[in-house]
Formats: sequence, structure tokens, C-alpha cells
Amino acid sequence: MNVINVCKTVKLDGLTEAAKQAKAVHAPVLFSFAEIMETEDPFSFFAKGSSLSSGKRFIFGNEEMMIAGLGAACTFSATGNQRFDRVKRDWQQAAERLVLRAQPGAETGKPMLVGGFSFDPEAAHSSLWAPFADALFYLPAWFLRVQNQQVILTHSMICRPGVPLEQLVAQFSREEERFRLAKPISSFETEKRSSIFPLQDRESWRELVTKAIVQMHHSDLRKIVLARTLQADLVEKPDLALLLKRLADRQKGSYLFCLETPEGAFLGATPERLIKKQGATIETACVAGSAPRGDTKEADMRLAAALLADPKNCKEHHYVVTMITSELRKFAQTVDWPDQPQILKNKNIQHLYTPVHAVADPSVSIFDLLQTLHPTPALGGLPQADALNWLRTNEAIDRGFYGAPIGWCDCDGNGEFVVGIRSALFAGCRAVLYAGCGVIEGSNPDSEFTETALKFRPILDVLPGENE
Ligand SMILES: C=C(O[C@@H]1C=C(C(=O)O)C=C[C@H]1O)C(=O)O
Repeated sequence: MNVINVCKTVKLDGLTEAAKQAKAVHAPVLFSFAEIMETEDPFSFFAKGSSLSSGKRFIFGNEEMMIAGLGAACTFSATGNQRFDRVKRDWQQAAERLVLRAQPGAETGKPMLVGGFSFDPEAAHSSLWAPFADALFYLPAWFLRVQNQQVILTHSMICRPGVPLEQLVAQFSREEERFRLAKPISSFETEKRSSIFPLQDRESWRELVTKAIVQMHHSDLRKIVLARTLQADLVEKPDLALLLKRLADRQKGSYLFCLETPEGAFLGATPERLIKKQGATIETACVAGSAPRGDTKEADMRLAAALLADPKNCKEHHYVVTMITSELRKFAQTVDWPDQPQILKNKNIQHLYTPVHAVADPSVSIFDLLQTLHPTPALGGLPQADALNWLRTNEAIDRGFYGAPIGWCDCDGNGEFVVGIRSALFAGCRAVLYAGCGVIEGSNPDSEFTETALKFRPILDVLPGENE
């Protein structure tokens, strides 16, 4: 038998098993088939999805691993404070009912759940972010994983109880045919510049920062992370695949992410990992305290040295390290981190950075870790609940998924989430860009304004018409 026939037999066997299980448990069962691809670039794959995915695409990763998803075999969304538990429960249930078949060598190509959470379910929500709810996750119909020079493609489909096997086989083959024939909807890149303007003026920013500082002086609040937004009106609807490729090329060392809904896409290039869990190992990072990059190597090093020695930035950073490590101790047997922060350099900015390594029972859920840590004082403030309350009353923007966890989780409970900063929400010809910074008692509103301006750069630099 040749490879094609072997695959056909394996798929038929898998679908038969999934149909049988669905009938036995009276519930939908997920069937996935994984195969090795000779070559497939995640950006071309993502682009191909424009004609195939009904506006549900995802891309995530860095130099180590890139994943991309097209379409959704199923979608999980949730609102309110129970969102972490809801997603955890729904995913556990779905992952328990999985029939995986693979071409020899592609057995690791299990499907993954991809998506993210909103910053604060209790904050006022605008219609802008409505399609994202407070949690939005896809189990991609087509899922590509590029890691260690291996490319695995996983095709997933839900098998509902009572659907005849022939129908399931026909649907699976039809989807394969559509995928084989899919071509990117090509769009031209316009040379025309977008028009960009702030949604809050400088004066209202000054007032907000000053108000936060006064509040800290009269309460137990130690740190509040404030954000502001820019609006970009684009001449045409942007080609997201092109934009993402450009972002990845420019922001090496950051995590690229994009979560698309039929109404809009949230994307960015963030330097900040929130949680990576692999078996018993948990890696997280404290990223807080910022300085510009220098024009020369010497100037850059001077700025880094000044950042490492700056009491205000060190204090801001220290709050994050203390919160993350003490919360992790509730879950982990060991939590280790270096005494002194290091420097994390991005293209436009450098940060104080402390990597944290912990070991916990492998059964600890990544969703429980996210619920406990989010938002860390790098994105919310300290104490967490007071900072959130203050932001709900005083910050007049809907953060949506900005500053919140976005990433993936596999069926074995491993996963990785970053915080969605250096980011924007694209809807039609409009983009809203987000940037924030930690404010403590000694902060200066104008310096914080300048810092946020640097944090808009990753997105501003890849907008159509802004090509270098
Ligand atoms: C809030 C943002 O960045 C966060 C705030 C930082 C700071 O205050 O120094 C640094 C990195 C991030 O944790 C953002 O980029 O929007």
C-alpha cells in the first residue's frame, strides 16, 4: 500500500472510532489527524486561511516555535469572573474525548486550544471588543506547528453522536479538498499613509497620572499601570498576514500573536511571557521598568546601566518579582530567580527582566496559574484588587484583550501564555493601538507619556504606508 492509501485507512479507522465513541457517550468526540509537511511557512499558511477560515485565525510564537490555526472545529468563549474555570472545564472535557491518528512520525501533532482572555471582566465593556467576550478560544480546524525544523499539520473535526460514518468521512474529505485548493486572497499594500491620532490628549494623560499618584499617597496602593490609545485610520483593510510577517521580522526576540474573529483581529509583538508550563516545569518572567534604546552601542549600554541603577524603575520591578514569586509558591515546590534583574532588549525599548523558574506537580492547571497571576503588577498594579478597582473608575478606555493572557494549551495541560502588549485591535480600516506604563509615587507624567510613545512603535512601524 502506498502512503496515501495508508493515510486513508488510518483516517477511516480513526473516524470509525470517533463515531463509535460519540454514540457510546452521547456527546461530541473530537477527531484529529496529524501529518508531517515537507515545508510550510506559518505566514503563508495564515494567508491561505483568508479564504478558508471564516475569519477565525490564530498565530503565535517566536524563534523557538510557531503555531498557527485556521478555522475552528470548536470555539469556547466565556464571560465574567468564572472564565478561567469555564475554559479549563470545557477544554478538559473536549481533550478527554479525543481520537488522534497520525502519519508515522507525526504522533506529537496533538491539537491545541488557542486564544486568550480579556484584561478585566468587571470593567466597562465597549462594543469594540464584544466579539472577544472575556475569553475566546479556538480548537483550530487546521493547525500548523513549526518546531525543531519539523512541520506538523493537524486537521480536526467534531464528530457528533448520531451522524452516520459515511457523512463524517465525506465531511472530512471535503474539508481536506477545500484546504488543498485554498489560496490567499491577495490584497495590495497601499503606499498611502494611515492617519494616526491619540484618543486621549496629553493633558488628560497628565491629569490621570497625577490622580493616580495622589491616590497612592493617600492609600495602600503602591503601583498602578495606566494605558492610553491611538487610533489609526487606514486607507484600506490591511493584509494581516503581511503585517504579521513584517512585525515578526522587525521584532525579533518578541512573541508574535494574532487572534482573529470575523469582526476584528487583536495582534502584537510582546516581550513578556506570563507562563510557560511543560510537565512539572513552570517558567515565567518579570518584565517591568523601561528605558529607550541608544543610537550607538555605548549609548545603549549607558542607558541599560542607568536603568539597572534607577531606584524608581527597580522599585516598580521589585513589586512584580515579589508578587509573582509569592503567588507561585502557593503552587510550586521550588521557585528560583536571580537576585538582580537583567536587561531585556527589544528593538525600540529595553526593560528590567527577571526570569523565574518553578517546579510544581504536573497536575497543576495552567488556567489556575493564569487566574492567580493575571494581572501581575506589570500590567495591573499593586495590590492587584485595589489597582483594578481604581482603573475601573478612572481609566476611560476599554482594554479588551490588551495586557491580558494570550497563548495556547495542549491536551496534556502544557501551554504558554504571554501578555498581549505592544498590540492593537484591527477592525475593518481602523486600528486601535494600546500602550501603558507602571506609575508609582515618584513617577513623572511626561516621562511616562514618552515611554508609552515608544511602546506604540512596534505596531506603528508596520502599518501600511509606514514601511522603512
Ligand atoms: C504596559 C506595558 O508594558 C509593561 C510595563 C512596563 C513598564 O512600566 O516599565 C514594562 C513592560 C511591561 O510589563 C505596555 O507595553 O503597554
